[in-house]
Amino acid sequence: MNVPRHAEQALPRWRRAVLKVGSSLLAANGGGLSTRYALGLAEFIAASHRAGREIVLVSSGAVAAGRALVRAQPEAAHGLAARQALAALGQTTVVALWQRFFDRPVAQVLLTHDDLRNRRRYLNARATLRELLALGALPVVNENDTVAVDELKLGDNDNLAAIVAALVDADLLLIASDIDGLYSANPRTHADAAPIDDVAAITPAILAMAGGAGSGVGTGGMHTKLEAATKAAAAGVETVLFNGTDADGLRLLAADRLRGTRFRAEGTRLHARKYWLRHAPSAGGRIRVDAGCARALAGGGASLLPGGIVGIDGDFARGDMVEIETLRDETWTRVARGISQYAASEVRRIAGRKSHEIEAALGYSYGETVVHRDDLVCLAPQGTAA
Ligand SMILES: Nc1ncnc2c1ncn2[C@@H]1O[C@H](COP(=O)(O)OP(=O)(O)O)[C@@H](O)[C@H]1O
Ligand SMILES: N[C@@H](CCC(=O)OP(=O)(O)O)C(=O)O
Repeated sequence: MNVPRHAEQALPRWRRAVLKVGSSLLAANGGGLSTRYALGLAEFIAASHRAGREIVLVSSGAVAAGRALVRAQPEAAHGLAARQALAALGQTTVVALWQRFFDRPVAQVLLTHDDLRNRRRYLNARATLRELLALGALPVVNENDTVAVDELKLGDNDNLAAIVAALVDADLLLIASDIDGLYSANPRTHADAAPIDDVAAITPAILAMAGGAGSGVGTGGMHTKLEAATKAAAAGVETVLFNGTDADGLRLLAADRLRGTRFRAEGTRLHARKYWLRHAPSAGGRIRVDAGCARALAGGGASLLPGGIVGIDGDFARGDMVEIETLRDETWTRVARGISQYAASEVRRIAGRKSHEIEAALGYSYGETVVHRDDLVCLAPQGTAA
């Protein structure tokens, strides 16, 4: 492959990133997992940690590792159940591979699409990942291939990484592959392919550039990377695509320089989240708050605590969108909306209490806030979005 290289450019500023590492890097020789490229990536992660940054690693490689473990039984490698068994066999190798590079603990997080569509499990996954980062651990995420059938599947780890980036509110999605970045066509089959350094928007013309996987072990090729970048952009997260086999490129990356492709976001993360919060369908439940609480919410930056709640109306589950109302001129008036950490029956039991009393009242706690400020949007007095 003899095509021009991407130009060097500044990496967008970031503090928390999701780094996706594909099978093409971890099982580059087509066999089991190797440290050959993982080492350079681990050095980049360690340098990021030293700089006070946080990384969630989305690592593929379970199927390739499992296949190497049962090499003597090639017939075991075909069909969906066989693939799932290979992933289960190989997943311990994936986590062990990463753990050997770090003093800090490595945590295994396996997710399916279903987990992220279900509001309760979405909140649980988010809380767990945030907690792992707060503990200084390195979360290593992969698709839960054991239970992933078509309707549950995210399909590939590029898309999973984009969803995780939105889930953990990352500043940046870093996709490491076995190629420098996006080209105008697959450079393995088109000698005249030109490097694309900066993508302002993923248009049909950009999508048409993508071909399939280059290696026998990679699954998505460029197509799923563009899908992932599209998802991340809609959530206000920029994506960069770079070559994980290029040791110099990885050192550059640690110095905030990129030789690869940068995909711009559609707006800021805050804007994307607030837009979603304003427009996401509500379950029809209402939480009623006193005037002091309503003022605190309107001031911005406050979470809804149980102490300010005076009542609820309707039913909702943990993770549902709820309307937040206060009494104005003897009418319950909507002042905000957001995602409730507690179900209606639970809010009823903790309303008016102090946050530290939640555990005693319920016997468990999902945290001190009923609606966290990150999940809350205030509305203008007349009910139009502020
Ligand atoms: N337009 C393109 N630009 C760059 N790479 C492309 C393009 N179209 C297809 N590819 C292929 O995508 C491959 C990377 O995807 P894949 O093999 O699935 O890797 P991973 O395991 O990292 O997800 C590259 O090796 C390349 O052959
Ligand atoms: N969950 C699978 C990975 C699927 C996948 O997306 O692979 P890749 O395209 O190499 O990132 C595994 O660990 O083998």
